[in-house]
Amino acid sequence: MFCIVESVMDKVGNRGRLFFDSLCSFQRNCIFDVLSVAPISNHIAFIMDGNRRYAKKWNMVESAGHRVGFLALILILRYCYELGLKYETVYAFSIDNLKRKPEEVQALMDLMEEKIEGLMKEESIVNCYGVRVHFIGNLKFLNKSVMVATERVIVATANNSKVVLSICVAYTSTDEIVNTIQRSCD
Ligand SMILES: CC(C)=CCC/C(C)=C/CC/C(C)=C/COP(=O)(O)OP(=O)(O)O
Repeated sequence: MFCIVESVMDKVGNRGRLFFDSLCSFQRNCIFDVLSVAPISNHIAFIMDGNRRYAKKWNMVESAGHRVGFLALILILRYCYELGLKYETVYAFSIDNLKRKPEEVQALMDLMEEKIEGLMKEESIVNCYGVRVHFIGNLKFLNKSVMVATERVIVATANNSKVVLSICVAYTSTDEIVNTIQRSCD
């Protein structure tokens, strides 16, 4: 989708781009008007999926597919915030994902570090929409630098109160069950 839009944009130039932007904005307003009529849910969760299939389809490397997946996530989160949804949960990276090829795991760790750090920037959606960020999962499975970035974002957004974004990283139900039993035995 992004590839098609970009190649069309290259051909139509600035005026075409302006027209396309207005069309998207009009379409988005129509969708928002329709959705706003009904009660809006309080909590929505997203499972990230299809990044590698997307990369394969467009002849890209896997890590590029994950980058596009992150962009799509930010786009949909922005819509959620504009619609007034208070809680969003993202299932981003499970413990099972650690079994993937080392290069892919490393690329994902690098991407997570970059994007989590990016959430603290002035212009990020976190600051634009007053988002408090939580991380759910066994963070000790992450690379040290990613873990440090998660801790920094939690502190940096602790006073934001409009929206709560929970990012699930390094999670699986079996790990959660084992941890819970261990803690209840301690
Ligand atoms: C801070 C933050 C939220 C970062 C997100 C990083 C990121 C893009 C994580 C997604 C990783 C993942 C396993 C996606 C699922 O697609 P897949 O690889 O399973 O694709 P497939 O279904 O085509 O195999």
